[in-house]
Amino acid sequence: MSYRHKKLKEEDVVICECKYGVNDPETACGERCLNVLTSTECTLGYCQSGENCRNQSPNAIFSYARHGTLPHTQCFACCSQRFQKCEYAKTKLFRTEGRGWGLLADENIKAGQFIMEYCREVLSSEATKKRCLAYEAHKVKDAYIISVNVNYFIDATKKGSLARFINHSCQPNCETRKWIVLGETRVGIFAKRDISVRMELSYNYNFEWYGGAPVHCLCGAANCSLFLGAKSQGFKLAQECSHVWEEEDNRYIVDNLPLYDTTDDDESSPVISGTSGGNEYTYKVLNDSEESTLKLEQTNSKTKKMSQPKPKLKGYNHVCEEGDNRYIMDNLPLYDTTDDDESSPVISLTSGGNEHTKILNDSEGSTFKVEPTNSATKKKSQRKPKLKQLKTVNPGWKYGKRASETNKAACEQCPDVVREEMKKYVDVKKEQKRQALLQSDVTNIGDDKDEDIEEGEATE
Ligand SMILES: C[S@@+](CC[C@H](N)C(=O)[O-])C[C@H]1O[C@@H](n2cnc3c(N)ncnc32)[C@H](O)[C@@H]1O
Repeated sequence: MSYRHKKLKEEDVVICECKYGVNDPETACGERCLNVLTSTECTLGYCQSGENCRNQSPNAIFSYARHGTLPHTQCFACCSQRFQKCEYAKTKLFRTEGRGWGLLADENIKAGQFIMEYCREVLSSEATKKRCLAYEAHKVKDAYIISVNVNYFIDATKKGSLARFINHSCQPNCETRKWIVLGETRVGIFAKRDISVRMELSYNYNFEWYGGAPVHCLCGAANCSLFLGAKSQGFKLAQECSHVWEEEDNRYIVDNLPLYDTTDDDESSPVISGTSGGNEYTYKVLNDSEESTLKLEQTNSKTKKMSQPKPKLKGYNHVCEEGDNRYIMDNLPLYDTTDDDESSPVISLTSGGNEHTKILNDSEGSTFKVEPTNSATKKKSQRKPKLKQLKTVNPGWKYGKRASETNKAACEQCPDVVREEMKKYVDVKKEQKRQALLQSDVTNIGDDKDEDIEEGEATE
């Protein structure tokens, strides 16, 4: 069973207590915002900070980061990015050596920056287990499943955002983080450190591996754990998913392991090229021993045709789901060395509000062309969501009640220091409230000395 986005009910909107003050802009959903502290995006139309809310727009967040002081907790800097507007970092697909496709940074990325959402079909664990077995039976080599929580998984095998092309590294420069957005837990890829343009993006699959047969890791890091997802618990059902790697599982003896089959890969040096803004470029993949990731260097365009491997792609003509703006790609090239499809898959994507069509030109090797498309061709699912008007916040709504429940899962993801901060903040608020109530008691008694005030009334 897979599900679409659930419709957010008004009573489920988590509203923080921030209010924008002209003299103190920091009050508008900054580092102390209860939603920011619990990895929850404010909801457009409901946040009392209105357009000044910095827990929705990445541009606003980065202007804060540039002009203000960054908070001492990394959490605000790294988590206060936005899923809702799909404003992703610029990235580019490229062909790796032995690891299929990979994704590289197409701009300098700051530590903590939100790179993109990992999205596609959300499945129950039962459905995921069945799919795993089916993929294994169909000899699908690459694994694209990650977990949202114990009950739900995201399967980007057939369709998904570009995040599905991010490879594993035992010394990664990115990590996954869970955020609550419009009442749903969503998974984002965030930079663990500063990443320079043309560096390959990677995260550690170690604790999440729902792939087929164990795959020999080719990340090249000094601390490499040899297999993808070596520390993963998988589904904890080895009898059902015999391929799932489990801790202390001696079925997998290194010498007898079926390794990732690279025999079909082209031997030639992986060079990628493309055109960007009318300029032609070619990049050669270099091994960066210090970072254990791959770095690309601009090369002479003459080398392009000679050294470019012909991509072997299988086009998938999947259409985005109605009303789902997370799913930004129509046709995904699924790396498949057994299939030599001659057709040119077309990938549509949105970036910074502009729509492009990326055409992978087979005849010229892995050349990417970026062509702006007519907005009339925009699919319904790619339109911006309609925003609600700012509503008055229900006075009955108190953060401490529902938000703490809703955000429990997200809070568990937060580092201790953030939890501490949140606790201190809540304590201060409680104390302020208590003082205010005491003060009003004293005033009431002073005003009407004869009136009995029953205990408990004052705290209503
Ligand atoms: C989420 S996909 C990543 C994109 C994939 N390379 C592709 O071409 O579509 C995960 C798959 O990529 C390959 N892969 C990723 N990281 C790898 C690594 N460090 N070493 C070997 N293979 C890797 C494995 O086949 C794995 O199942």
